[in-house]
Amino acid sequence: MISFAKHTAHLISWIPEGHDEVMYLSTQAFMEAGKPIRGGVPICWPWFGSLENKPAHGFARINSWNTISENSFSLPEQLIQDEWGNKASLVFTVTEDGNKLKMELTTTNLDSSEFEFTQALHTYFKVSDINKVSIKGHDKQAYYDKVLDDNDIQKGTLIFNGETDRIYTTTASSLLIDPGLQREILITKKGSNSTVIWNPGPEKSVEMKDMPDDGYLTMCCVEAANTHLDPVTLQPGASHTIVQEITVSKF
Ligand SMILES: O=P(O)(O)OC[C@H]1O[C@H](O)[C@H](O)[C@@H](O)[C@@H]1O
Repeated sequence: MISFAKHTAHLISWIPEGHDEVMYLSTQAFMEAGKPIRGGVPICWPWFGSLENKPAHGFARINSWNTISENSFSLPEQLIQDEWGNKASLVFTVTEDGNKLKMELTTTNLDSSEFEFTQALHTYFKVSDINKVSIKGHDKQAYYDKVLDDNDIQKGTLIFNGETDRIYTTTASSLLIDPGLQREILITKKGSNSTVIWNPGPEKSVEMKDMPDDGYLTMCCVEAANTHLDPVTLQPGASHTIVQEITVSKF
């Protein structure tokens, strides 16, 4: 079963039949218009990260969307033009199939000149204990470490040891292994050459008003993205779709 926050395309819960909740949603999340929701799948668009005097991660995650059908939404085109200055359409569609969830975000250039954008499906996964989970799939891949402001290469399996904020340059899948919840989550994607892996760690968790002090212990983000390292350029009339597919298995 999938649930969305009211008037938005923000998925806040996914409970596949026979499984437990897959998404993390902070017990202190702000569930009000104009504020981002700490959990589920915020849609970062048309920029990922911060821009001076603009909302962090873009305006798509803090505005109302139109409903196309039960699991499909569009961001009003007038809002896009007013907030961004470019003519574009943005459609988000979610499909559930047993233990699989597919999320697709399509941007179409309705303008007469090309534009560039960045984005992320900023998925928050619920985990048993951040100190016990691991992520496979990124061995030997290059990443930008935002915490250290440095570039590095992943060695083996990723384990969390304090604040983690990395952009892996990759099209590969990630496998989140959670011994406490006895499940594996396979995260595959298309149309994305950046995978962002984020956990705020204890200090940042205390600083965030919309997360309990120990909130970092039970969440981790694995985000299909196009960041500043792989922005998308769209010609007039062209479309781009970023897809993130999640498969949950018990062990
Ligand atoms: O607090 P937010 O604006 O929701 O951002 C939460 C996080 O999003 C991404 O994962 C970024 O890589 C992080 O640097 C950022 O802290």
